[in-house]
Amino acid sequence: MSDARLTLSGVACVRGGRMLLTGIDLDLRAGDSVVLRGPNGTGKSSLIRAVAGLLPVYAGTVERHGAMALADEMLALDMQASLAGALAFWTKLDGQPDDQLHGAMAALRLASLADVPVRMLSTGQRKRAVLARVMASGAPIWLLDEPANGLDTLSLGLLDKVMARHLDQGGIILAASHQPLPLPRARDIDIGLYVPDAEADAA
Ligand SMILES: Nc1ncnc2c1ncn2[C@@H]1O[C@H](COP(=O)(O)OP(=O)(O)OP(=O)(O)O)[C@@H](O)[C@H]1O
Repeated sequence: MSDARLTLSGVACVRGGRMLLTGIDLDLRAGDSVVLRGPNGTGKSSLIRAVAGLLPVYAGTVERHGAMALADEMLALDMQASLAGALAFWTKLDGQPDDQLHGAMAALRLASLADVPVRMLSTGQRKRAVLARVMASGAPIWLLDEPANGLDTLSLGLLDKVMARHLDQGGIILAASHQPLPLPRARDIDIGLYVPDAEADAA
């Protein structure tokens, strides 16, 4: 993962015909992390989705070296399948060995829930399941939208550990969070600084 890199140059995001953000420059290398902060509706999730390639970038460029994995409010797991089955679907698609998934499930204390249908998982358990999907993907670049939402104290500690390990292994984390995230070397970015004037609607 040591050659992972994520570079945003002059990125602007438009949604619903409105310019949300302009002029975002970021350069993250192996071991780097950034936490996007700012009021509701400023465009943190939109920026993360744009970096993930799920929204078009209105201006500027996003360049990366290394695969990306996204954890946001979308569960992206088969609700009818068992937790282990639903996660295994993604691990196989990502071309990762079973051990990788077992390790992720253990790290996020999900092993005892392996046979439980995804639809029966609690909010916090689902959040941990999404994080396990990201962890098991083997992708060096993690895009985490509000990863701490719904997690209890124990689970926050697990999140802390898996993120720290990922960065120690040369991964990159771009997160958006209203809550403090336990990333000691993270750079906090106030996304409100990149919001153009209210009148500056996209053409
Ligand atoms: N599909 C859409 N079409 C048009 N506008 C949208 C769409 N989705 C979101 N928006 C708008 O884009 C703006 C930014 O939303 P976004 O979810 O990126 O904000 P956020 O900073 O992540 O907010 P929060 O802190 O509440 O999670 C909001 O004004 C929202 O209403």
